[in-house]
Amino acid sequence: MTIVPVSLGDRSYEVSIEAGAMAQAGMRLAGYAPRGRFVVVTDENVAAAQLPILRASLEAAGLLVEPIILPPGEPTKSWPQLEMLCDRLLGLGIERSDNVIALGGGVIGDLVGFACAILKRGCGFVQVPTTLLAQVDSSVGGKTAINTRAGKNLIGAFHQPSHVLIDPDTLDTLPARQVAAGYAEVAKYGLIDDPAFFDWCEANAAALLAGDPTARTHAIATSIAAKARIVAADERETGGVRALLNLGHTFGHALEAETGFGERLLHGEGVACGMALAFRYSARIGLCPPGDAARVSRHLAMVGLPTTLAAAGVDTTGDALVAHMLHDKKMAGGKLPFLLARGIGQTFLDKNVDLAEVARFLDDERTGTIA
Ligand SMILES: NC(=O)c1ccc[n+]([C@@H]2O[C@H](COP(=O)([O-])OP(=O)(O)OC[C@H]3O[C@@H](n4cnc5c(N)ncnc54)[C@H](O)[C@@H]3O)[C@@H](O)[C@H]2O)c1
Ligand SMILES: O=C(O)C(=O)C[C@@H](O)[C@H](O)[C@H](O)COP(=O)(O)O
Ligand SMILES: [Zn+2]
Repeated sequence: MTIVPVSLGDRSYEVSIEAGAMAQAGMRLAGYAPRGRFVVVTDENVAAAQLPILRASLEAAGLLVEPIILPPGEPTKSWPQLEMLCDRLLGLGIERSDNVIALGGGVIGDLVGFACAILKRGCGFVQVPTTLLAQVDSSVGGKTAINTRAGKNLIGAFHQPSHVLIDPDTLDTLPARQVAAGYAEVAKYGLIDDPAFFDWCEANAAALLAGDPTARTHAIATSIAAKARIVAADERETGGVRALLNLGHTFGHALEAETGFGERLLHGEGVACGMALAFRYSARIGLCPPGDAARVSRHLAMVGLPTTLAAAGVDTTGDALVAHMLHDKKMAGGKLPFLLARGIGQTFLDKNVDLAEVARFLDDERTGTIA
């Protein structure tokens, strides 16, 4: 088993990574159920693919399971589902000392985490992530949220889990498109500040996506260690360090908004396209070698991820995309700090980006003025 500590003072916790861990979850998680029971929240797909293993393991450990099963997909991160979930949890008599289990991808993790942040002003939760995206990113760090009409993750809270239990074998049942989408957040860590890890990604992405166990464990452990380090340095994204994890997200969230937050463009797909755009924009304004930007797009496209507006299914003006960006939580004093790059592994927060120039860049991308 690999253990990655997340050091946050009295909110510290461990991430445990072990193939086959789901069948041992009862034993591993027993300490997080002070009243001898768990409530598991999951979605319909995960309930079919993974809940039986978790349930059997919890029941064998004598931990009563109350599953709450929600519809799958991004629209579940919504006010109506949040209200329904809070009412169900209150109906089950949830106490602050309880730990709700969030079994699923980032949608379930973000929604359940937020419900637990506000229920009785904060009750515990354990993340049991079952997508690659959730295993390398969303289950760790305590960002929880729902979407609103105005945009992505605009209602939320920082609320850390008590534990994160990762069983890479759960990815065996995850559809290939979802695995590829999660891979965007893996490559992100290399692009942020670890060029050697990006080299590893280029050499091992095919094996990782094909389900090679060694590649999976390496990708998950490296990603989580990077995220834990960044989150420990700047838990609430106030110091300019955690914002690095937003690489590709200002573009990506605008693309998600434009495509309606759903199956047309998955979060990881939006992030992939957003990272390619961030590198190409950085090259256009002379910050980044064009060869690095081309290398990023080539790699992401090679694993089947969209790297152009056309591939993301977006055909709208630069101004319309920039209008979505104005809801970005990084906005400060009417300005939008942007994650740009001086090269692979050299991402930084630029506080002086000209949004009119970004809009012109996006128009040129859309009309094919830029190769
Ligand atoms: N909090 C954070 O730090 C953070 C970080 C990154 C992304 N996110 C959020 O995460 C969300 C995306 O998460 P996601 O990509 O995991 O999507 P998701 O939760 O929608 O899961 C993807 C799909 O796979 C299914 N699924 C999950 N696990 C499965 C399994 N093992 N077998 C079969 N099917 C399975 C789900 O039912 C769903 O249909 C977005 O809302 C994004 O904003 C949050
Ligand atoms: O944990 C973080 O910090 C991240 O930015 C991780 C991102 O991958 C994730 O999508 C996050 O939810 C985006 O944050 P937001 O603050 O832009 O909503
Ligand atoms: Zn993300």
